[in-house]
Amino acid sequence: MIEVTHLTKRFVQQVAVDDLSFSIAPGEVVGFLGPNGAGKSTTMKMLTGFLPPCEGKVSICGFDIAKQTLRAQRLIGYLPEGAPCYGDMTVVDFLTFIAQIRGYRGKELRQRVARAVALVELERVVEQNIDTLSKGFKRRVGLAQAVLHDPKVLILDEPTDGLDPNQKHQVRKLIKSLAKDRIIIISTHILEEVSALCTRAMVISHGRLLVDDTPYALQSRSRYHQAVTLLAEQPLDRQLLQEVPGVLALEDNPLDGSITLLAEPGMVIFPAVNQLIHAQGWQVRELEVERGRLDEVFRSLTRGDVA
Ligand SMILES: Nc1ncnc2c1ncn2[C@@H]1O[C@H](COP(=O)(O)OP(=O)(O)OP(=O)(O)O)[C@@H](O)[C@H]1O
Repeated sequence: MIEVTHLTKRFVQQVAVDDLSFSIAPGEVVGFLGPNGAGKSTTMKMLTGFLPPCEGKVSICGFDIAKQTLRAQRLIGYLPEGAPCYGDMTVVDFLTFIAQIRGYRGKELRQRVARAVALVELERVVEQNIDTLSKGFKRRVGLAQAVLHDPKVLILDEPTDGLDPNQKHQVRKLIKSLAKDRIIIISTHILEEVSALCTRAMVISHGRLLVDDTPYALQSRSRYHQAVTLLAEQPLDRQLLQEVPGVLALEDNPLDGSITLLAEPGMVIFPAVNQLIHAQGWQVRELEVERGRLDEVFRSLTRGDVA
């Protein structure tokens, strides 16, 4: 369990984290969302004991990060933002060094390094200096050191930043596979990552917690929740579409010529739209119902409008 109470960090010029309180249970994958400068990294640094808070308390599985720092940190794997330090070390030397710091020796050390290398697919660069790696590989070295000791809590600051689509997919798969019985916190700017990975989303802005809910609940705040998009072979009778019970408005999508029907809040319009299509004999090539658009919800939340 992670328990955070009244966590606050003030820098000279501003309050970066402003009275955050929350708790996270094992099995939860929490996505920290927020615009640049919202306070995500500062929060993560305080959760991991790398930055002391001005006020508030963090407890990691019962250990106070300020007073029982080492015991708490043993339970945490942390991927900070940016690239790992020690750029003049090879990947294998760096991971061996981290494993030694974590207290492993001999066969177990070698096994742990080999397992971490395999988990994030670093085999072909193990003998290369970290400085000479691409951004994506540097990120993966950071991930490897975070999972090396099989921690109960994983705190990952933008884990897929700089990765190509294949690597992103692979890292998401890895995070999912690690989720059972662990606590995972990731910060990300990639909203699809939140719906693909997270069981819970926390939106932070100006250091304050704006929303703490499931990704699905966040999506359902979107004006596109339950919207139906259809792409037809022929022009459709817009009047008939507009008259379907529960349809709020029609939106044209000029890029592909499709039409999106927005639903009134709380209404499900898909069955009625489908019925109309059949009754009219329209040739519809694509028909899609949406859960909602996280990017739109994110924008309206963090711009100060209430979604
Ligand atoms: N060491 C520091 N000294 C002074 N101000 C800082 C320091 N670290 C962070 N800040 C400020 O605190 C605020 C929060 O920064 P933080 O890095 O936590 O945001 P973030 O949500 O992680 O942003 P991003 O998405 O860009 O990574 C920012 O305005 C930043 O400039």
